[in-house]
Amino acid sequence: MQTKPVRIGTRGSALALAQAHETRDRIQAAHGDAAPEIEIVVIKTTGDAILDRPLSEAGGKGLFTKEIEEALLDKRIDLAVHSAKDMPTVLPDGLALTAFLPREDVRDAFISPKATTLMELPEGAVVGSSSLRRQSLIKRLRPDIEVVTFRGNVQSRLKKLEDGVVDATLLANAGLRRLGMAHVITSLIELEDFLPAVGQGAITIESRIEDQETLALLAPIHDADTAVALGAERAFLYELDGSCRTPIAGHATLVDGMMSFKGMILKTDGSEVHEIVREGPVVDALAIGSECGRILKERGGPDFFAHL
Ligand SMILES: NCc1[nH]cc(CCC(=O)O)c1CC(=O)O
Repeated sequence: MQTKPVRIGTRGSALALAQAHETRDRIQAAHGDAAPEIEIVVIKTTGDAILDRPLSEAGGKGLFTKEIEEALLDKRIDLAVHSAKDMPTVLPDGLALTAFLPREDVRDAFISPKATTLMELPEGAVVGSSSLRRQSLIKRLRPDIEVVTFRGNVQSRLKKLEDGVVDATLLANAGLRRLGMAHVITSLIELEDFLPAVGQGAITIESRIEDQETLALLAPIHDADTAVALGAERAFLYELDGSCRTPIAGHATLVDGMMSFKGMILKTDGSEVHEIVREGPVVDALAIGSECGRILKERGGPDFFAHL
């Protein structure tokens, strides 16, 4: 039993808080009577302060993590809860992703008052999204659709849909579910049409590598399958030099000791797509992810993302 409270660092957004609360609840449930007292520490990040332009222009990954990682390194917090999707592939020295919670559904959700699915939207419809991956995948399926930059929380996006500013928007099913907002979803987009972002649907915990006490606290809430899948996806992203600024999709699934990996790189206008599918034993997960990344990098050529 620890005597001082464990401090969980998180951003202050509704989704970040929901994820921090889920982590706290899982730690408490796993440790029962031996569970420590847990404090939630809200940390404002550079990304939270930038509301007026697309994050892809403001510098991409790391914008939501820097201040939180500083707090970890300074020992102002013991662990940080993140959406795995938002985590850079390279972390500061001394820190690591030391636990993954069981992954939620990885699909993207389609939200629209005008149509039941993306394919049924009228010709020339306007879809709001600032994710370059979603933008590229939409253009690939529906070149006639206009994609406009669209940020902000779920409420403000729904308002824009209601006001007719856009005809539809796309959000991660996992995030909506965690917010208790699954009822706003019009339909879920099947994986064959729309590959998720690396890490989508997974919550990860970052902590100091040498902090054994925190590692022991996290061990019983860690999900090994999610960690393996995320390891492959992140190895893939690392090879491609991926960030929020690059339209890259990747998804690993595990069945009976085998892993299936599917990865994709796209041009934002949907005009060029390279896709790879590989299967292999789970023990080779990282090697498979890296290899897929190297192959797509080779296929795309050195200037593939030069248009960004
Ligand atoms: N980049 C923002 C972000 N980071 C994680 C999620 C959703 C939850 C998840 O994918 O795990 C979202 C919002 C969205 O894409 O709709």
